[in-house]
Amino acid sequence: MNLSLSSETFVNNQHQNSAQISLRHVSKVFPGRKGFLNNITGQATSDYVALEDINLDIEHNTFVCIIGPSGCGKSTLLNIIGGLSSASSGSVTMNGQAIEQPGPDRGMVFQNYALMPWMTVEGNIRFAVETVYPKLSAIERKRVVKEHIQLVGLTGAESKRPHEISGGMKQRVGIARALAINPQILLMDEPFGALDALTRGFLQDEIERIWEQERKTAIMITHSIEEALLLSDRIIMMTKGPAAKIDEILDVPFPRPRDRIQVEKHPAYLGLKQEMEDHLYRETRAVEEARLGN
Ligand SMILES: Nc1ncnc2c1ncn2[C@@H]1O[C@H](COP(=O)(O)OP(=O)(O)OP(=O)(O)O)[C@@H](O)[C@H]1O
Repeated sequence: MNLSLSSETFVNNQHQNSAQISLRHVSKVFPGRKGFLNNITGQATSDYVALEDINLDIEHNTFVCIIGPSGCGKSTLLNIIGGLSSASSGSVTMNGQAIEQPGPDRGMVFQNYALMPWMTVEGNIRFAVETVYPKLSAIERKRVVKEHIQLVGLTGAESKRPHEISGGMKQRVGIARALAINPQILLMDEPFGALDALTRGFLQDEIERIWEQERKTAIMITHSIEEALLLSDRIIMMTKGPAAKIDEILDVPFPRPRDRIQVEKHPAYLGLKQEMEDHLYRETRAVEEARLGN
C-alpha cells in the first residue's frame, strides 16, 4: 500500500484557496559576503541557496511534521511561515493573505524554550497574553493564564522561575505561552530536541492530548521518525541542501485519538517507518558524499 503523494500531486489535489498555508515556488537564498567586506576580512562567500521551488499546501486543523537531513532548511522553511524570515522569491500566504512578518495568529515554540529568565512560569505566559491582548481585563487575563497552566500540567509551579524547573517543564511553559495567545497555527522547531528520551515521550503524549483538545493547525520540525508518526496527519520529507526541495509528503492514516502502542500496531506503521528511514538514510548519505567530494 503506497500512502505517499508527490508534492506536485499533493498541491494539485488541493481545492483552490482551501489551504490555510500556501507556499508557491518559494526559494530562499542567503547572500554571501562580498565587496568591501571581502577586502577587509579576506573571506568572501558565495550566495547559499537554502530552499528552491517549494510548493506546499497545509490544510486547516492538520498536524504536519517536517523531517529531513540536518541542515537541509527545515528551520528556514518554518521561519518563513512564521514571518521571522522572508522568502527570496515565490509567495507565502495564510488564509490567502501574504505573510510578511510574525503575528499572533502564529504561535512559536523553540527548542531552547526562549523564556524570560527573570519571570516566573505565570509571568512568562501572562507577558505574552498582555502583549497580544493589551485591552483584556485583569480577570479575563488571569483566567486565560490559569487555563493554559492547567492545560500543560503546570499547576503548582506558577511562581517558579525557569532556572528552578526541568527542561520538560520549561517546554510546557513554551507550549502554554504559544497557545495562550490563541493562535490559528502552532509552529514548533524541534520542541523536544533538548529533552531526555523519557521526558520527550511524556511531552509527545501531552502534545497529542492537547492537540486532540485544541485541534489547531500544527507544523513541527523533528528528527524523530517515531515522533512524526505518532503526531502527524502528514509528514513532509525534505531533500538535502543546498537547494532543498520537498521530496515526498506522506499521509499518516492512524485513527485519532492516538496511543503509541496502538499506532505501532497499525498495519501501515512499519511500511511508513521504513519509507522514512530509507529517505533519511539516502539524503544523509548524499550529504556525506558531497562533503567528501565524491
Ligand atoms: N542566516 C543565514 N545565513 C547564511 N546561511 C544560513 C542562514 N541561516 C541558515 N543558513 C544555512 O541554510 C541551511 C539551512 O539551515 P536550517 O537551519 O534551515 O537547516 P535545518 O534543516 O533546520 O538544520 P538542523 O536540522 O541542523 O536544525 C544551512 O546550510 C545553514 O547553514
